[in-house]
Amino acid sequence: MKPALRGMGLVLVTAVRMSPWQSLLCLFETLGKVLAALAPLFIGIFATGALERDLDRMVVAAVALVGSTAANAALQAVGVNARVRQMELVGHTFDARIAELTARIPTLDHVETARYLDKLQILRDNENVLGGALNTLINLANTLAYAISVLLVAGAADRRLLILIALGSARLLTTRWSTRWEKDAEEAGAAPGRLTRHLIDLSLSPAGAAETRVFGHQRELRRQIGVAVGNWRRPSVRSTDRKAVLAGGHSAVFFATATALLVWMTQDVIAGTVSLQSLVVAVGVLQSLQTVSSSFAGAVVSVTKVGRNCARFIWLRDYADAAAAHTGRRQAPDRLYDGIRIDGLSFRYSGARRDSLTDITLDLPAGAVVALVGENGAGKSTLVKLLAGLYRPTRGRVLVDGRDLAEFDLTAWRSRMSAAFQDHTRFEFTAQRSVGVGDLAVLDDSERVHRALEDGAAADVVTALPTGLSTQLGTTWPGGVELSGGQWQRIAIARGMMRQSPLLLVLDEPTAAIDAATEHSLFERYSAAGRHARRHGGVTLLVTHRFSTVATADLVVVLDQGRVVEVGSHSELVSHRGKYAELHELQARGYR
Ligand SMILES: Nc1ncnc2c1ncn2[C@@H]1O[C@H](COP(=O)(O)OP(=O)(O)OP(=O)(O)O)[C@@H](O)[C@H]1O
Repeated sequence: MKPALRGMGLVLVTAVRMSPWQSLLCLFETLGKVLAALAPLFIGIFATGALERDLDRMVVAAVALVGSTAANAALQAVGVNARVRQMELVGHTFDARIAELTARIPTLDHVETARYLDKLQILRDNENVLGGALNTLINLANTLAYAISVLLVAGAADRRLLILIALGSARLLTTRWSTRWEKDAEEAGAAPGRLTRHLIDLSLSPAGAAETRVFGHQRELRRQIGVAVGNWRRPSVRSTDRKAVLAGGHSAVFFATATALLVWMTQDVIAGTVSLQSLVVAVGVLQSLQTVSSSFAGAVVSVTKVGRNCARFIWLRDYADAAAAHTGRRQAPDRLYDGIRIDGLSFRYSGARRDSLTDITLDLPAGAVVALVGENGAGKSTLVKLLAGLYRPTRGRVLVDGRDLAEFDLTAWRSRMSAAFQDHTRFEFTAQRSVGVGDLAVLDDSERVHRALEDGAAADVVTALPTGLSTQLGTTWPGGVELSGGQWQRIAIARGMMRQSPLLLVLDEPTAAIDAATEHSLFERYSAAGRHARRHGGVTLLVTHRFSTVATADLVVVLDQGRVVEVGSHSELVSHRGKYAELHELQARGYR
């Protein structure tokens, strides 16, 4: 089945599952539409009764007209209420599903590729369309019911009205163009839409706001936002203009034909070949026919749009499922015996011209504290993310005690590792929780959090806070306190220390925001903390671009332009007099 249909089916099933009764009540509106379509018929009967002075007929017609109008109003009220509630329910469900699916994808490749981001941008731009999918489907059902009823009434009044029906149907054929214009506009606006958000974020985020002011970039940023918004919205405005011209042209042809038909029917009434009732019904039905044709065309365009977004949702779901299925089922071991081996591994980012890592073969022995050093851009963070299973190797493997990481359930593997990433997150919670999220099972255990703060050399950060662990972090929250870049980083390191005995503990540039003078002692602290993991064969990986501070590590690995150039202990590498010795000496001299 086509993804659009599968998606729309999913919307309906979701609505019925969430509230079967409310879904049923939505159909009341459709019933009301059928009654509304009968109004011209009752008016025609009433007019003929008046002409023939037939009071009974007039009373029956008037009662039917008033009764059907009142019933329609009641049915509409119930139906619309149910529809709005269902729309919200279904809308929230799909919003939550999109967020959940995006988060479920176990690797990071997708968030760095333009094609994926553009599709996601369109989905986000159209979140309300997906939320309103049910609304659109109900509208289609209403329009369909109304159209059939109007057609029956019109056909019974005079066959010539079928010409107008044919004209109305011609409008449907033109929806193919409207749909194509809309789709093209959505796709053309996706990348500029993303750029607009990025520029707006830049101008609003505290870091971006500071830099734009220092460099006097505000005016230029405003100009760029203006251009980006123009590029984002222009395709959509152009598509709306074209659709309006098409609709206007159609209405002009429709009403010109209708006028000619009415003149023709009036002549027949005067000649006595057509009843007055038919003419009255025809006049009443004319407006309805025009409404039917335009709302039908609108409904078809909306349903197609919903279909496209449903198809995108299905694409995201299939993508997330395929990505989840791609991870293996093997559970992480309780402890490591041999360690982690990187075997002939190369990695190239999607769309990049060259590998970021080339043919890496390396042993990270169980229980060792390993320092991964290299200059900026050497490939350290990329290697760390490959070890965490956040990327898949382009070639080669990561072996955990001889088992390929690709065979592991990545969620299980990650539950046995811990990390403080270079691009860490500032969790603006209480200090307790900001550290505690490193191990959700003991999130609120202050003793554990204190220990993690000690291991991460961050206890003084919390001691200085007005209410210690219960202090809210982040000044954008009531009573919140702001931390410095280095303090945030130490909170992130403490978070990385929350899990006990991880099989792999990664501290990626843990001292980048900390002055070089204290870095050496901090590394010793982290190494000591990493040695807790030794009992379970856990590997501690300290990543840095500073060569002068890793002497305490059991093993030093030097990366250069994506390749391992040296491996050994600090003293071995110093006596080897290679790159490590050169840069270590150079940097150590700088800090003296
Ligand atoms: N998302 C990405 N897409 C494409 N290329 C990337 C991406 N991230 C990093 N790279 C490239 O991969 C190479 C290695 O980057 P990486 O971040 O791993 O280096 P690093 O050693 O951690 O550097 P630093 O010390 O500056 O953090 C660099 O050439 C970088 O330009």
